[in-house]
Amino acid sequence: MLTATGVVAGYGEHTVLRSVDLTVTPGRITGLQGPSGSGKSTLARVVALLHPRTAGTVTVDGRSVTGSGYLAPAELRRRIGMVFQSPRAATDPRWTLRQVIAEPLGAARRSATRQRVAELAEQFQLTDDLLDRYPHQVSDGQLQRACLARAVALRPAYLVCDEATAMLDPSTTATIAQLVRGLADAGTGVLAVSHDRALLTAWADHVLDLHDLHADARTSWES
Ligand SMILES: Nc1ncnc2c1ncn2[C@@H]1O[C@H](COP(=O)(O)OP(=O)(O)OP(=O)(O)O)[C@@H](O)[C@H]1O
Repeated sequence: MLTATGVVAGYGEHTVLRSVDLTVTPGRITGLQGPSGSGKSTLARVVALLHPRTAGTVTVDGRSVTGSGYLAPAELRRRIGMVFQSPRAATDPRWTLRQVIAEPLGAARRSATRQRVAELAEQFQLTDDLLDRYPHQVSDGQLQRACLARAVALRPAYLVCDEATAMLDPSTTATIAQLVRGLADAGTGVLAVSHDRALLTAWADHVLDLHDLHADARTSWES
């Protein structure tokens, strides 16, 4: 399991998460909703080990993580993939989709890398023709599929999707949701962040509200 316990985090003086608990379970899609600005992306980045916490713990399959970003142990960082809202902001415009997908795998010309890219291309429905194009030559949905392939290239145990379909039309959203469902069915633990309640209800196995994950909200239920 990927867990956050008593996580406090924010930006300088601005505390966004005030003692938050969250568990992401292998093989399930955990939906996370909440109003704009409530801290969903911040929590997503904390559990993906990309954003520092000022208190609390994050554990990956029972191992407590020290630090975040490059300070977190590499073997734990590799266990969590992340997909962001804007595939264009998340890719280098000078790289082909093939290079984008191969990036976590190391030298693109190695045969093991070529083989893994071919597997990922098939899994995420990216033809050879698409793999040789640059981001400006493909649609948002095709580029997001490449970002999804890159995020799971090293076979992470967990995947964090932060508003990964927010820029896509309904049919492309459905394709991405289905591909992520396939990953969950194969055992990946998924955290799906969205402000779209209807989407999360259809997509996730269960939906949590960020407000309810705060210790002060839990105390008010319990009292
Ligand atoms: N890099 C940053 N520096 C300073 N403040 C930030 C930064 N990123 C986010 N914030 C602030 O932290 C708070 C939570 O932002 P966050 O993006 O986590 O919320 P969110 O629930 O994901 O919002 P949205 O649904 O609009 O994406 C907001 O008040 C936001 O302005």
